[in-house]
Amino acid sequence: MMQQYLGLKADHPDILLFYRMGDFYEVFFDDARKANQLLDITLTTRGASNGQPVVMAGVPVHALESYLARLVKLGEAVAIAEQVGEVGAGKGPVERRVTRVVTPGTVTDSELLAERQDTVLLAVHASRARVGLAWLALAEGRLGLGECTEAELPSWLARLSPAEILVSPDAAPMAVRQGTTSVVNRPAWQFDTELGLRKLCELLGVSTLAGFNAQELPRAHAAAAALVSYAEHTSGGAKHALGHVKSLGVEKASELLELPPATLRNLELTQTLRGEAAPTLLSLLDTCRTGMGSRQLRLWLTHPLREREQASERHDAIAVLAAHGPEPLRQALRGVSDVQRIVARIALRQVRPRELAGLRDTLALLPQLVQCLPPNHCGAPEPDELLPDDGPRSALLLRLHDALHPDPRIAQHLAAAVAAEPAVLLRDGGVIASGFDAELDELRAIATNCDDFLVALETRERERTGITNLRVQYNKVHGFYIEVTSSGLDKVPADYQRRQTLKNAERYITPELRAFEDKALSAQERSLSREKLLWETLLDELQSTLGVLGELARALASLDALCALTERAQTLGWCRPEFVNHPCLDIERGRHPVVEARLAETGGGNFIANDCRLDARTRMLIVTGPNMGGKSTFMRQVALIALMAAIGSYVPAARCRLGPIDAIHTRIGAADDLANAQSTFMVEMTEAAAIIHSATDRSLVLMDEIGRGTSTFDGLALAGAIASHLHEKNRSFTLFATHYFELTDFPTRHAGALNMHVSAAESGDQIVFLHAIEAGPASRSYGVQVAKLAGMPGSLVRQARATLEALETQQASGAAQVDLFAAPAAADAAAAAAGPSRAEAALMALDPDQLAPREALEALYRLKALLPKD
Ligand SMILES: Nc1ncnc2c1ncn2[C@@H]1O[C@H](COP(=O)(O)OP(=O)(O)OP(=O)(O)O)[C@@H](O)[C@H]1O
Repeated sequence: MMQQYLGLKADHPDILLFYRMGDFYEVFFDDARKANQLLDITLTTRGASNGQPVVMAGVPVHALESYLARLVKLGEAVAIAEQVGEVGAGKGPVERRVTRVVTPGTVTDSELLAERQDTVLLAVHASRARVGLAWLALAEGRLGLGECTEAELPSWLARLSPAEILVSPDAAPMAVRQGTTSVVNRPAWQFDTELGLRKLCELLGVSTLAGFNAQELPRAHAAAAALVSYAEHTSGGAKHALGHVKSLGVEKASELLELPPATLRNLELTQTLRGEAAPTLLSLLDTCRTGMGSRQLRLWLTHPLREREQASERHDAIAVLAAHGPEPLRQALRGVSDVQRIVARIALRQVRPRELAGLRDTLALLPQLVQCLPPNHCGAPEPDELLPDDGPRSALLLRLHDALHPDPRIAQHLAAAVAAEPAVLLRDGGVIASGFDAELDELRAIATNCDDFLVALETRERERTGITNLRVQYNKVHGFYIEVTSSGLDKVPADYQRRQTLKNAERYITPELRAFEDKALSAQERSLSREKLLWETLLDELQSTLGVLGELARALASLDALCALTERAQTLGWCRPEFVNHPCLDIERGRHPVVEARLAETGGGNFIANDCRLDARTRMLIVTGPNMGGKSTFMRQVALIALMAAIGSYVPAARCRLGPIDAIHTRIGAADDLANAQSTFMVEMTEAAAIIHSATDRSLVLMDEIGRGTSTFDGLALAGAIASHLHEKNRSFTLFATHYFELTDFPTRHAGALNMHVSAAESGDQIVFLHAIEAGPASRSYGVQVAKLAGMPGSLVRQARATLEALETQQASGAAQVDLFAAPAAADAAAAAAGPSRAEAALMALDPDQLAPREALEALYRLKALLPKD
């Protein structure tokens, strides 16, 4: 048995192998130690293998799914070896085979999947400074490709949020290795461009990927080769495993509104800073009725487009739904099953009977659901039909409406085939509806109506033979028989064959009874295998409907997400944003949706709405004011409003006009990255540097208290320089919150900047936060008052206040102001006038593609020598 185990283990060296032994799955050796740590199951030792005691641990068969769920959550993969041979069929242990491999990125069991979040498997292939990506949400049938630079990779990882990443050991980028997602090494040969292209074409049934705009992505094709092989491998090597993947999405970073990882984190879009799911923007938006809707909304939120056409279409749809009232539709959506995942599970042939019943019920519900669409959107108009002008129309809703009409034969077929309330498992029987298959009906009738048949036969035979005491009976040894006592023997017809002779009676069998016997004795068994056959046939037939059902699933998901956004807009009093083509960020009475909801929930008072106006002339606001005044809230709300508009949602404001935006950059708070040995200040500067390098005049930049992680002078000097750079070079829309009062001078010499402050009122030595944003600089910081509010001892507060007064007096009598902002410009100008340095000129003359490694090294020495010596 150990030999058999080790043979199986050799095929799955890197993952846990659960080995079925009776009522347990056992794990051995290192797997047992790992399972003991991860699952806290008891280690035992038994016997010996190669002279060493066998260390083992086990989980009961009935608890398998819950253990798997825990392991998958921890990023572990598990291979499950079942007994497939017959017990006692040959010498040695029963044959076992790995029948299932469960990995974090390829799970499709509904018990192991998060209902409201996709599980994504990603393959990454780096080659010559660029990275190809291919990803698959197996349970949703979503396949995507993309290429980026190594520097952009962290953003892609944050956006795609994979559960498992496949790499070739010699081409794995650092960003993947450093992350926390589980990484699986796959053989280098699997990352092959040609192979990938072929596999993708095969999968999608096309001869070229040009139709998907995916022909020219060689690195992504290489990643896709490994991705598809792995997905097939973990589904038991089944070719049809990806039958539900009917389309391919190509993602281009240049088409997306860029949300760097820091922004995803700081704006708390899908996770709070503490890593919780609520309260976040997504948790506020997501009032979807189905898991599909929630997953769709999450995708919209993490993949906003720069092009505003799609968002406008969603705004149109929300306007129409709002005018009509989304509630009837939302009510109907309650009855909708997770069609998307059911479709995937049909393709994988893992679908459960109740899931098909759910699909059947959903299809039956569609006509009613379509009736709940707003007027003008219930029936597809004929091309030449003139529609009555009874309200606005949404192109998006009309398209969704069209996808809500799958071929009615699918619904009819499922209604006829699947039992009204099928058993949980196929092996229990009672899954196929009665009336669907005559043979199955007969088998079931035999099994359940055995007695009726025998009584009927007895009556019939008595009449036919005239033997009044003839009896039809059954015993275990002889099976069914007709018993005739001695008195009736002379009337026994010729077709009765003697089976047994007793003292006073004879027992017979007839061809009819023999046939019945054959049927009855195996009826139960045969009815189960007939059901199995019918079920498999049904699944075969459904394979051709996966495309249509996939589209239906997408339409239902979008409809649900739109209804949720409509409901939110109505309940929370949001407005439709307006898109314009000139630089503009004009928000009237904007609110922070999540903080506002929290205040409402906790009875913490009203949220104070604030305006924000930025345009071609005013591109920067320097925001000052007391701690706790609401600076961070204000800045975040502006970013959230811009993002919400971009995903097609209404926004928490009285009015909102937005020009084009290509990115939202944020530098907020200070998170130590101790794991990567970076100090608070280092993180702060790295993030700020990334913004300085990438923000454009179409980007929105939030800078919250930059420079506070170092000494006052360093911090002030850096904050001034960064503000200058953003104002002069990046020319981004910038909200710059600071406690450095020196920076309130900035707008006097920078025409594109304005001072704003959050207001507070003082009464005695108390402070009241008014949270209103007003023009002009703040008068003071109130840090000491806030410390008092926070419960600092009175003596400490008094000491701090005295020191503060002394410092202020000292500063008032201090020396002339240093020019915080001019220096860099002067230095730059001088440098520009002098032309390139010798080292720069030599560097420009180099062509790296033409250099042999040795020449490159020599060039490097020459360049070093050209540098100024000091
Ligand atoms: N517009 C508002 N209306 C009502 N309450 C608000 C508003 N803005 C902020 N608040 C409340 O004030 C609290 C503090 O706000 P915030 O963190 O934005 O202050 P801050 O000025 O950035 O403080 P610090 O300088 O200490 O970081 C928030 O948690 C919220 O409860």
